[in-house]
Amino acid sequence: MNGTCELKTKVLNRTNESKVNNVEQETQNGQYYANSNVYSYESVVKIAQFLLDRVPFTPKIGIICGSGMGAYWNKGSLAEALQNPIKFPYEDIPNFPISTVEGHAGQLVFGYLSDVPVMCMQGRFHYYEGYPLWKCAMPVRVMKMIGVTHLIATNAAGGLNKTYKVGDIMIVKDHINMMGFAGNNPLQGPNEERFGPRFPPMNSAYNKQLIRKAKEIATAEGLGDLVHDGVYTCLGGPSFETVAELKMLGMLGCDAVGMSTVHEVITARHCNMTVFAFSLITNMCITDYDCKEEANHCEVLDVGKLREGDLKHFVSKVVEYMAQTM
Ligand SMILES: O=P(O)(O)O[C@@H]1C[C@H](O)[C@@H](CO)O1
Ligand SMILES: Nc1nc2[nH]cnc2c(=O)[nH]1
Repeated sequence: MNGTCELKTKVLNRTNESKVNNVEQETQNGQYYANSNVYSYESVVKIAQFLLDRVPFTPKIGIICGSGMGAYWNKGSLAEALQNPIKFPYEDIPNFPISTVEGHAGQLVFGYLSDVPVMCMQGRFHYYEGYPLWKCAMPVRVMKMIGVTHLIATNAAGGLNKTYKVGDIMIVKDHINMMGFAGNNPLQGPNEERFGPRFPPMNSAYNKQLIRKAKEIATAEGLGDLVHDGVYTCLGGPSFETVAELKMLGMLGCDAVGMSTVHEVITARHCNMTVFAFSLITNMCITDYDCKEEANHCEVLDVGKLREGDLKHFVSKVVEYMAQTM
């Protein structure tokens, strides 16, 4: 899919960019650990309190918009669909990182979807932007402190499973924490028991009832042919994968490959949130050395735009169902 890339030039040099390196470094026992979670429990509470003081409702559902699904120019995107929105650009939230990637607007939006109060990360943080995993996933803890019990994590991903097509939706039934194989985990460092246990299980990370129901919803809404369930893996990026890497990931049982979500889900499960996640398949992974095509971010964003209506509708229905189960 090589259509017109609707990228707008985003000014990354925001005046508040210095905040990226200006996080309060309160740690357990007053010590600083080189690779620890420098957002103490108290500093996460402070961020949550800043937001709660400015929003007249407390959402129980949090949504993370993947590439293209939260673009600021994309007025039809999921994030832009919230009713009565209250928006917080990341640079206005004390101690918050900022988004630097095209297709990630960089704001928290509180509002209503299907008359259900939600909060939405319109733009997430990625490892390749220079943020450690714990920082990429920190907003999930802010959600938890605000009162969110259910997380919907969305992403753009390359399809490895040969039965998938560009534009399909893959509900994540499991992940392979590829970066974790090398010891890189958002929970690395001293554990804060008030968030969760030292050794959280991950064998039921993705809520089975929600997966089942979401598939029913997709079928009922005429999206059944687009929807699969599969295994997602996250690599560090920003380079896309080589043919050999993709062949290996396919052999390992990965159905889709991306650069996010896994560390957010680990962090969410650590603090006992219920998780639902899906990938928009924005490109098919190239596993043929003779193929002349190349993966590119424009295509990723274009497919996000192409599917924005379906995704909005699908997520609204999932939110509606979640709210009934709470
Ligand atoms: O934030 P997500 O995981 O949706 O973004 C994917 C991975 C890279 O950030 C980007 C590559 O085009 O899309
Ligand atoms: N790692 C990775 N991330 C993606 N995000 C969207 N497409 C891709 C892809 O092919 N590979």
